[in-house]
Amino acid sequence: MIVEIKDLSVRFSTGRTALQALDEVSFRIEQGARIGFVGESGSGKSTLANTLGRLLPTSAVIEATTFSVGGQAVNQLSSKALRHLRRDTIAYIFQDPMAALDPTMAIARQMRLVLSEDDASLSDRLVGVGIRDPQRVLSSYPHQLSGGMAQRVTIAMALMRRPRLLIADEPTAALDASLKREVMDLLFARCAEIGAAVLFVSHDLPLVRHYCDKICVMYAGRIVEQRKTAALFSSPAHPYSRALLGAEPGAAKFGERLVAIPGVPPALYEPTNQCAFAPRCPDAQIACSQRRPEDLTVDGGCAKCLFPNTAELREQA
Ligand SMILES: Nc1ncnc2c1ncn2[C@@H]1O[C@H](COP(=O)(O)OP(=O)(O)OP(=O)(O)O)[C@@H](O)[C@H]1O
Repeated sequence: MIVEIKDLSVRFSTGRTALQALDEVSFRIEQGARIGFVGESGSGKSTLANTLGRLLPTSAVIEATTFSVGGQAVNQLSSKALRHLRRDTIAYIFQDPMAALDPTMAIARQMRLVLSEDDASLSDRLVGVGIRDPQRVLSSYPHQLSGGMAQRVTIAMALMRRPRLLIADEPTAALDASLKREVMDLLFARCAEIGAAVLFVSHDLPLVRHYCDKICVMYAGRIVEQRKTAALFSSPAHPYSRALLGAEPGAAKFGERLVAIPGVPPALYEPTNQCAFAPRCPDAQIACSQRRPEDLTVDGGCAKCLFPNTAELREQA
């Protein structure tokens, strides 16, 4: 097991108020597994991704019953141990490769800061991520590269130390549609080669569906459903997952209107004692605004809903 998280909450202090960005999140990632996190903007996906490496501002308060990455209790690590965790166990790829690269240094020098290697080895690494003219790229500065090329470089750099967990937060959001699949194929293939697990954050449901074995659907700082991918897409149990899948552009047939999810997500000032989705839920009943739903087991995972979709879940409720 590379990640084991139980009841993880993150609060940001913002002046006199606090914002509950994550609210008792629990999940696990097996070594080599591929897990996707989806949900509307503000649901907590990036906060979760950043919390795993404790890449949060000092205004963040983290609480958890279990918070383990690579067998280490992340919340109790000294600064030195945390640096080692970030260097040896976890690697990150973010949306904007230009922001991840140092504009003042040539690529070869930046790569050598990750691992000291000769030019031939660095070239091999760039060839491994589909770069055909590695010598030119090694001597280039980031502004001399295209976005797709720069993202290939950040992938090569992220994998240089053979991390056990790669966290990819919208890694292709800034790329042309034609490049997305290519870069994603590369990223997942390289991770499979070194046995790294991937935590993939994305708004792009078809991409997540294609690459991940398991998907966590987030809403208002909670994981409202976590299922094996095929199970989620064939029978989403939570009304929010159903709405999200229905709102996906690919879900509409030609000439049909897209289904938007009515309403807006709640302000996250404190944990709620009701279902946070209840005000927008087409199936909500009185109990939904009186009780906080906990996980119910369902084929291939679990969902937090008092009146879920499948017959199997209704029996437990
Ligand atoms: N440093 C911070 N200080 C205060 N609030 C924050 C901070 N970082 C995130 N938040 C808040 O936490 C909540 C979750 O944000 P987060 O960025 O994790 O969502 P997200 O699902 O990744 O959204 P998106 O898909 O738009 O990236 C939001 O309400 C956001 O405004």
